[in-house]
Amino acid sequence: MARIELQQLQHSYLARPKSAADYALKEVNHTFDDGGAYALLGPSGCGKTTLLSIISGLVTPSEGKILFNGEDVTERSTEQRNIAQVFQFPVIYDTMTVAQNLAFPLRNRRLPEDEINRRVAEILEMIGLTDRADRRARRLTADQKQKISLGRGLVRSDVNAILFDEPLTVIDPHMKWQLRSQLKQLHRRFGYTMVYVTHDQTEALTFADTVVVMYEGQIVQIGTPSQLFEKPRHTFVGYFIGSPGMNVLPVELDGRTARLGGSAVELPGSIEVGQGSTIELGIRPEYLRLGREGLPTRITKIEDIGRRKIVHAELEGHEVAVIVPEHEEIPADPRLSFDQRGINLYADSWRLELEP
Ligand SMILES: Nc1ncnc2c1ncn2[C@@H]1O[C@H](COP(=O)(O)OP(=O)(O)OP(=O)(O)O)[C@@H](O)[C@H]1O
Repeated sequence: MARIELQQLQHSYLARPKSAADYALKEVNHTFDDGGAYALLGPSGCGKTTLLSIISGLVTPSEGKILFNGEDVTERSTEQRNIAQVFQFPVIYDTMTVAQNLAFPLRNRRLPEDEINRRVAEILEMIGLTDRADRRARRLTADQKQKISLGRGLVRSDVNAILFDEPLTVIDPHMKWQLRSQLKQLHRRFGYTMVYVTHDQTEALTFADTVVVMYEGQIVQIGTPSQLFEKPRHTFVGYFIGSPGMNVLPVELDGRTARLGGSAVELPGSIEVGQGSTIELGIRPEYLRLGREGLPTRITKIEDIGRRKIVHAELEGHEVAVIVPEHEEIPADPRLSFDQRGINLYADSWRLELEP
């Protein structure tokens, strides 16, 4: 497996890009550690597939370099890079059996037959197709075919990295969960370098140790699931991760106080910010409390989602979401308080580090 370094990568699909908007990928510098499990997470069109294709060698970046274990591979083909890939839709040989499909990448490499049989049996078990090993792939469902694709991606142990591009899209929800956990186990057992593209936060947060969040061609944060939750570096990360996402309120700073209309929120610290920046306070619905103390508010909607409720309330003309445990009472004349541990401040969408 390999350490993968991205150095000052940029990519535009246009021959003569003129402005930043012409770039599908703005400057990216990042190292994927050898043996790490990473997710590239972001909305449609943010550049995830472009970045993955640059790693695999399907796309040559307009600018910058890509290194595997310190060696420049920017001009090398996918095959020369020795990468396994699993795409959104099945890529298999219809006329071969399930087992032959899995064995194919190993036979190509001329592995001993007993080792091939052992690896194929292991993967068949993992994808739950042992009893269909000798069936022609053509006769399987789309879901089963995609499992073969996944298996083919995992069957070789000598690759530099395994890249997944939304591989579970066609898999049914129950199996999705199962395959995701198996991928994670496999990662723990064999220490593959894995990069997994998805726009689904649950998929990213359960699969990866490190999540790379992308937005409009840029990496906006790289972190563990808990870092992304507690300290979103950009307001986009706050919105995109969490259900519902972080509340973001326009405020004015006054020392250790943030002013929102006539309401004041005490901050966990202070900071000097230059004139002209747009300042926002971010707080996740989990860190707001509805009770008898705090700022006057008005409830607009309550959604009951099992063990907790999502309460929508209005504060100084802005809508906020509050998570309330199922059995907690909401007073008739509720007030809203902010848990300081959950307060983040932003200038022009980027997080500020407060001085305690
Ligand atoms: N082959 C191409 N030619 C021209 N533009 C492209 C090409 N591939 C992608 N783009 C553009 O580059 C931008 C990033 O696309 P990319 O497919 O990398 O995003 P993504 O995050 O993977 O989105 P999705 O989840 O929808 O695949 C988009 O604006 C897209 O329209």
